[in-house]
Amino acid sequence: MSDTPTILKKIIARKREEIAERKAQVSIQSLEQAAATQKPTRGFVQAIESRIAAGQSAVIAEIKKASPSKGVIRENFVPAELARSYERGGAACLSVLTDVDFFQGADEYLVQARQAVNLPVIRKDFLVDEYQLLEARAMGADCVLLIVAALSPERLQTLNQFALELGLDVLVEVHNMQELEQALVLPNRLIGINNRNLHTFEVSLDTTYALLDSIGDDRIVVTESGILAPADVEAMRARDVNAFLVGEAFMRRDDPGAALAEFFDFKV
Ligand SMILES: O=C(O)c1ccccc1NCC(=O)[C@H](O)[C@H](O)COP(=O)(O)O
Repeated sequence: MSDTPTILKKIIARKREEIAERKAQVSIQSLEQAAATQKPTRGFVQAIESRIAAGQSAVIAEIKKASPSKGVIRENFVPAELARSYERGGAACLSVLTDVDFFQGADEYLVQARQAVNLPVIRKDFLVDEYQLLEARAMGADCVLLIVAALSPERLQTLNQFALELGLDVLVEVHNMQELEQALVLPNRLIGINNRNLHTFEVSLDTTYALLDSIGDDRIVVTESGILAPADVEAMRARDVNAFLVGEAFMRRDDPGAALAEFFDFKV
């Protein structure tokens, strides 16, 4: 990362403080015990693969109260109800933001959402330490996000390996060609392309279009952020992008699951 202060750097700096605070409260040993007592994960990658194999879009529907770019997105925020709505609407998986300071998320939201449905769930957070991966497994997450822009190549490899050893799936997220090259060193099936520049907040679907041709058929591309209308879905599908991570556009609707079904033309 360059020296210019950006939102991503601010988030990561705060995240490191938060990790130190959490380590002082809950020991690694007790997290390991909690992780060991969790049931096997629900199969995040598998849920996406089976939708795509059936010729459908695979939608990762996000539970997101607020964001640094938009402030509060949804006032009426009950994670279990939102999860059930998304399941009814045809989501393949859920994404739950657990970051407290910038997204008004909570670990408890992930637990509540997952308990309410049968869908696999990703812990959406800024993960830079093994401790957070143990937390993710201990709270019941099925998948974690690793953001290439937030990690050195060595740390990316180490954290990816550790997550896989814990039984978690990993969505590895990129924004540009340099990051994509690092991501493709990993054996992971899912490559997330985030259309939101995490340094400037600018959103452009061209980010996905620009990287697509450099990704082989052995991977599944998940286009993330800025899917705002059914036309965006159509444009992606026309380029053979079949996996989507969508938050704000659904969260702003009274019934997020109905919005999902409408965007993807799912019969519910
Ligand atoms: O959403 C933000 O403002 C944001 C700012 C800085 C870093 C990350 C941010 N969002 C995380 C995400 O990647 C999105 O929540 C996710 O892709 C869904 O995006 P959207 O459909 O645009 O809500």
